[in-house]
Amino acid sequence: FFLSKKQKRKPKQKAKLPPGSMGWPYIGETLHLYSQDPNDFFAEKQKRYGEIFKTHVLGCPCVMLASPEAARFVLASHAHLFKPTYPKSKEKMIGPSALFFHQGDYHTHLRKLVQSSLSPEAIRKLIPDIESAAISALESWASDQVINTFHEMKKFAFEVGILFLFGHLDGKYREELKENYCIVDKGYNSFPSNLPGTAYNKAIMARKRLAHVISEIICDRKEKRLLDKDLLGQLLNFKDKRGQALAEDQIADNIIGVLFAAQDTTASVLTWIVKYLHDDHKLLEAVKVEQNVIYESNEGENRPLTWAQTRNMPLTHRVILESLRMASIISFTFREAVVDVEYGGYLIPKGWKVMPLFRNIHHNPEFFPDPKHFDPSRFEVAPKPNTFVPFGNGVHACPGNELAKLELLILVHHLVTKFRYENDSGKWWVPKVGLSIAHSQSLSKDYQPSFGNFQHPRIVHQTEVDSRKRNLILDFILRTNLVYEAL
Ligand code: HEM
Repeated sequence: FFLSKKQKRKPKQKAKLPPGSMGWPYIGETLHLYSQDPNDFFAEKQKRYGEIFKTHVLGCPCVMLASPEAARFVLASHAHLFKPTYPKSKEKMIGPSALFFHQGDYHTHLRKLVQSSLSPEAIRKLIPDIESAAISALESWASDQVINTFHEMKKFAFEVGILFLFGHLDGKYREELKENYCIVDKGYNSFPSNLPGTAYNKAIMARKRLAHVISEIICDRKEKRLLDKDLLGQLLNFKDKRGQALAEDQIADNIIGVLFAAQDTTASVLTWIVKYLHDDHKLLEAVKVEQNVIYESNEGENRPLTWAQTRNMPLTHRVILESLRMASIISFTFREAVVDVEYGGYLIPKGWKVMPLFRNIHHNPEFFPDPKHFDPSRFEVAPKPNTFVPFGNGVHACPGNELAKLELLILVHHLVTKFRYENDSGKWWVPKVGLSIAHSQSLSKDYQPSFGNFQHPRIVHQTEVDSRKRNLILDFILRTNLVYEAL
């Protein structure tokens, strides 16, 4: 009797760790990951170990999850067991009060504010201004010089970001924000050294100046008693249950954080769209037909695009969805287990990083047949639940997804109605990434009297070679310094 009672009390056996390799002591598999195409790294792992496997990268033990159910478990249904995790140096650069570093009440409050400034009612009012930003971006490319698509798209996405954050902003503030934000952007992924003159140090100084500019904008707004509905207005009007308003640094951190979340992502997808349209002539022609009907009904640019028109661009919309799937520019995200968690019979130990692999899900032939083929028609039927997650899932899912899609639709509308692609076999040098581009193309603007005689604007395209590198940068956006910090 005694023995059997004891047996009954025996604690449940602890689940085992997922399969996988932890690589070398300390550096783990970081070099392995960095020395090859990250897609191959993840695909190879998934093939070898299945949809849940462990590894050790960037100084941390990790569990990687490649199934839609597992990603949903971490990001949505059991999100309270996993917290967002970022390197300290990145938190310092963006601002520690930015919403995406947080969990719980503070995050919920801020997220509501961000979401309400991104509601359909709010973003539809931005259409005319987004349109002017798109037109002036395109006009600025219409000179006979080589430009870098990604850099140009970043400028456009920055302008839209400013609109959504501040509404119509005084030119002086806009320039100050642009100048300092560029320095922050440049130093963002650099070694976090505070030695004067280093890119990181310059970025930290520029970050301080950004906070100062935002503080001046706030002062100005308070003086003029403006109650705008843009994000700054929402942040200024907020009061918690105890009637407490947000502090100025909390406001600045969130403004900079949202701008950061909005710019590279949107610009990267736009760059990919330019490439995918170039690669499929028939598709490009069909998109042109769809957009030309709208362009003509608006008598060119005489009448602005309407919200209803942007809701009725089915093919262009599918091109956007397929580009988001194919490029999967946010290939994965990071969380950290706050307690020991059991999932699918495996243990995810407390403190381990957890990475839902969006790209693997988007490139799984079970959900997206022939996944390497760019085929917008696959979106004529809605994807299975949780299999299409370019904007994430659950409590931290992207609140800017509708604004992002609106920007993409508007830019593509003006791009295909006013420019044509021309093949160009030349090789171009892109200084930023220091890679020679094996394949490029130019866009040539159709004759438009109002644009003068700029006939052959060229767009140097980020193609397979450097976009691979750029994807890496995006993948490790906010994370790269984990290595430095850990070592
Ligand atoms: C095509 C463009 C975009 C893509 C692919 C994208 C993707 C994502 C993804 C995957 C997340 C979730 C990250 C995670 O769970 O760790 C996210 C979060 C976020 N995104 Fe986006 N995003 C885009 C554009 C935008 C824009 C235009 C804005 C703002 C106007 C924005 C603001 C945010 C914010 C504030 C968060 C954090 C939300 C939170 O933590 O609650 N994003 N985005």
